[in-house]
Amino acid sequence: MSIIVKYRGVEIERGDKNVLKGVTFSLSKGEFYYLVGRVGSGKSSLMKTMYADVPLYSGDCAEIMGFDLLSIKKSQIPYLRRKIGIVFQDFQLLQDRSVSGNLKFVLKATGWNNKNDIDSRIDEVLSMVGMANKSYKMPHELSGGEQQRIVIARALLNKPDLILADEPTGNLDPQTGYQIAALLHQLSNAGHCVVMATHNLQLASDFPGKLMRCEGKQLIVE
Ligand SMILES: Nc1ncnc2c1ncn2[C@@H]1O[C@H](COP(=O)(O)OP(=O)(O)OP(=O)(O)O)[C@@H](O)[C@H]1O
Repeated sequence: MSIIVKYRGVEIERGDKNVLKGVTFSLSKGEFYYLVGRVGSGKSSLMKTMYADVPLYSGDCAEIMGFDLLSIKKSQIPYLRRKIGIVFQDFQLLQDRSVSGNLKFVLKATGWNNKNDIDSRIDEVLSMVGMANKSYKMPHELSGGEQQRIVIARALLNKPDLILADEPTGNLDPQTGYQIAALLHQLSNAGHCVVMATHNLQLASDFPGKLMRCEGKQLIVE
């Protein structure tokens, strides 16, 4: 199994506050990880370190897909982020354009310029999330669960090895949340590494995965 993220003895700080100490874990392709812990325990902060939104200053090792987070340069950060699909709980679709407009926007921003390639990649990701016939819809015409599927489709555009989902079911009713968790779990079966922060521990009994818990400023890996 190939390891794509490796942290050893990493300190995670927000401002001058130490959020997590001695963080040690690794993540592998094709695995599904739950990230749990109380409100404010550091789940989002940990995820943000992985895409260099929260910088890391000290630790023995913090490597992610060929990048060293302890010494990454600003100019490298966009290239790291292209390898990571990010899904938040608030959907953050651009409201002024259609589903395909939202997806096209990301592809163009990440260097795609052949119209046929763009159109076929959009068709591919929309069918992966069960939304093949919704490309012309405006975000406000979609339900919360459908919008979250589009956000997942957007996260998949550049075929990321790693998908980080921060409470992706937080704003959804239980049944829709369950379907979104099922979809993310399928993506791990298809070879992506998926990390999902959640307060819903019921999901962990429905979809197998490894548990990582933020507790008392430590990351406990079970
Ligand atoms: N931008 C920031 N500046 C300073 N401190 C912050 C910032 N963002 C978060 N924190 C602090 O860092 C700690 C960890 O917050 P974080 O958002 O990582 O927790 P969390 O486990 O994701 O919580 P939640 O379940 O609410 O999403 C909290 O004490 C929080 O107040």
